[in-house]
Amino acid sequence: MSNELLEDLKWRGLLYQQTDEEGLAEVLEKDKISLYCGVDPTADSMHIGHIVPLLTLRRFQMHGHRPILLVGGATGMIGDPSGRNEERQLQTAEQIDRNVDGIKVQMQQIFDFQTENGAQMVNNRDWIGAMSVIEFLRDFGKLISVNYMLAKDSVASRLETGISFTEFSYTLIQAIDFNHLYDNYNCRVQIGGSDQWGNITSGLEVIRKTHGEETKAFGITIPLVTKADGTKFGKSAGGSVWLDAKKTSPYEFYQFWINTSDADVIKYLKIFTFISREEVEALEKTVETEAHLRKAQKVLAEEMTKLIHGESALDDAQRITKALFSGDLKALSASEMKAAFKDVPSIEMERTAKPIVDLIVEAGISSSKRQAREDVTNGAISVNGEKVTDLDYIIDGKDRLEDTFAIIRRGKKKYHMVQFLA
Ligand SMILES: N[C@@H](Cc1ccc(O)cc1)C(=O)O
Repeated sequence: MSNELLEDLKWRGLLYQQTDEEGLAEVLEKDKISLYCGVDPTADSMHIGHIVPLLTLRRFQMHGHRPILLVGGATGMIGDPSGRNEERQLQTAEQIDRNVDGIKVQMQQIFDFQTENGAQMVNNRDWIGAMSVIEFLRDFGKLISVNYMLAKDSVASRLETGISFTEFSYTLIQAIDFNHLYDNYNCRVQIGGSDQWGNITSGLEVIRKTHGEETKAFGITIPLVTKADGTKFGKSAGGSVWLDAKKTSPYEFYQFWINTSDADVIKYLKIFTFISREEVEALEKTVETEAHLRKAQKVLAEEMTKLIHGESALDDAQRITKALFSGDLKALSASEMKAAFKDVPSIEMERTAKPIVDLIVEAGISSSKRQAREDVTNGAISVNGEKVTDLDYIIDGKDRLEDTFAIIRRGKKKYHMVQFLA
């Protein structure tokens, strides 16, 4: 049996492992179901790696199914060993509470909660936190053998280097979650990243043991997003690409996507956006015939920035991009300039009125005084977007930005930030 939604997921490259492909197709043809994905509060924000399974959940929602978003207030206290070769550092309960709050807000931005099949948010602290040790060991510990747990990748790969009993137990806790949601939310499917296969199948094992072999629950994992050049996906110069605008500004976020290579852009449009197959295929043609226009990258960056930060943040990001491209910085506010130039070389200086030539030598922008004079007279230097050709030009805080910082450009593209100390 084929199912439109599953076919679409397959075409998008979103299916990695599945427990019972046929069985799931059959269920989805007949019923509207509930399904879940969990995120542990390891930080106060999600990064773009987290959103792939979540966006997949949203694709289910768009087909009438109901997403359950689980925040791991309990599992975050334990630490998932999956995909890690070292024991995790425990976080304090207060930190985890803060992280839970941050992640909830971001989930609210991605999902629709109001409609008939609106998303539901749950925290496993609500049932795991209330469970006694005796209940845990008698009601669930008996269902799963240590041998079974030792065979999980997440455990087997750590037997040499060591794994605490705490992290060893993790898979059983996530299994209890699936069983709990199966019982109380009629949840039939769990989705996760490829490293979650072991935890998802533990859940199916517990559900089978408590409900009988005939129970219809399913697991799906999603492939790790890769880059054609072999480097790790989801990193920019400053590290992870976060959803939190305070950690990764909407401008940087937009830049991250717009810089996607031609070799990756179509794959990412399929994985990350909701644009239709026809549109993706049309964009694929543009990559083949007019790659220099970067139409596919623009659509990707627009869709993603709009989804995570909203329309007006997208407008701002595009305005900054345009201003930088044309070199006309006058359209930008001081805070936009700061965001736009966050990654350019920056130097701190005393705030004393100084001729331009001295300043650019001191800041290391021109290599010598002679070079600096040449640069200025040749029109190679601009301050906050204004070309400066006068050798006697004094930077003295008259310009609107110079009391805190100045953006100095040498040549076409080399930007520097000079931050004036108060
Ligand atoms: N273990 C998952 C998060 C998770 C937690 C609890 C669950 O029930 C499901 C998923 C992860 O680290 O990505």
